[in-house]
Amino acid sequence: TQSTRPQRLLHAVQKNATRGDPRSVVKAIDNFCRQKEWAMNVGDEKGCILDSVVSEVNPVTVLELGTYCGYSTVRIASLLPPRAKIITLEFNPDYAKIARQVIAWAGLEDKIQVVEGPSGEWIPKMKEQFGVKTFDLVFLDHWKDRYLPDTKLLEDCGLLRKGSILLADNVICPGTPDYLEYVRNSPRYKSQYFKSHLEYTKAEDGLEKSVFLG
Ligand SMILES: O=C(NCCCCc1cc2cnccc2s1)c1cc(-c2ccc(F)cc2)cc(O)c1O
Ligand SMILES: [Mg+2]
Repeated sequence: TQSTRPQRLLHAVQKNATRGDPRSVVKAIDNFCRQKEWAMNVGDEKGCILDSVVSEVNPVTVLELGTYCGYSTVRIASLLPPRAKIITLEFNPDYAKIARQVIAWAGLEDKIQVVEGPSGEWIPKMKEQFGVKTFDLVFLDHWKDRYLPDTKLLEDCGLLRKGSILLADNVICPGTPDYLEYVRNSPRYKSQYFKSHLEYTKAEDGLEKSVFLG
């Protein structure tokens, strides 16, 4: 039977990256997506912006919405301090299976918990299921029409604290207009746009970084 794109991406990692070396896993995926097949990873250009925000925040508890093949999960986890953890939600079980193998190849499974299911159901259960108090950093990269409702859900569930950072991918392409309007106009957020390009293309895209003011 035909392989899927995530399976081919995983094979490229296993062929070209060194076990236990997260940077070589990131490089192997970027090369695969540039030379062979486009895939919806945050990519190398936006990935550098992601790295700089993670390094600046130095988060202990991270939530990622949208794992896909684990590219940004590996990028983030490779920059976390020793006891820090990242919970990453993925809706598609086939993607989750691939992501776990990419994460294992990078040797980062101890820092990462891949959780399968819809964000709307899991966010209200974060405290009881995972003992989370609040998130220091949330990376939004899932259904673009869920960014706003899930941000409000995170607020209502008390999962954000004064200074929590929301970093959102794809605010231009595919675009998240209602989310942008909210974080840019709400008195509860201080927002900043990082202009970049859609992964592996020349199309405009960018990341929106928003600080929750409490
Ligand atoms: O759709 C995108 N990402 C979301 C898919 C994950 C679905 C999930 C829902 C869900 C619900 N609950 C929990 C976990 C999850 S994961 C996406 C799409 C493009 C793109 C595609 C074509 C194109 F021409 C131009 C851009 C680029 C990107 O960087 C993306 O991230
Ligand atoms: Mg994205």
